[in-house]
Amino acid sequence: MSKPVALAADHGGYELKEAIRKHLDEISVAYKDFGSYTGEACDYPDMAEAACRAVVAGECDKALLFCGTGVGISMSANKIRGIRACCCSDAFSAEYTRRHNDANALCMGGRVVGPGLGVYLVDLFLNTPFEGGRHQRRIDKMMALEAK
Ligand SMILES: O=C[C@H](O)[C@H](O)[C@H](O)COP(=O)(O)O
Repeated sequence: MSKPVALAADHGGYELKEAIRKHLDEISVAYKDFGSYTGEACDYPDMAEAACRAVVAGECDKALLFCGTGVGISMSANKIRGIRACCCSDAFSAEYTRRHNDANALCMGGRVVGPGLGVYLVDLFLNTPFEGGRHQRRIDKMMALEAK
């Protein structure tokens, strides 16, 4: 059985997270929801951390993260060692951040991306494999930056 996907959002991304959560239920993709559970105001670095740590620890496969723009939560996620987060609002980026960057976190803005596009981007992200090859060398260099 595959590992669950980690979900997290601040208040700006709460409604989009809920739309994605319902979609994952419909397509029988397992997830672990790290909140927010209410949509009340909270801070995106706090929301990013638990979900990203679950990915790095190997408890979850990838993270789907949401804030108002997708930017703050992606910046926060990328501070966590082992996370390669991409803030996306277009299909090409969502696909190629998997193919070329082996991204393990997709970030979207609830004030930017509607639920229909959000579902489409999540499906692309979750179903696109990493191509490896020359891209692995670049990822190795990218991850080495964390150790400097
Ligand atoms: O990048 C940051 C996110 O978009 C936040 O969701 C946003 O800054 C929250 O703004 P506010 O506190 O005005 O709802």
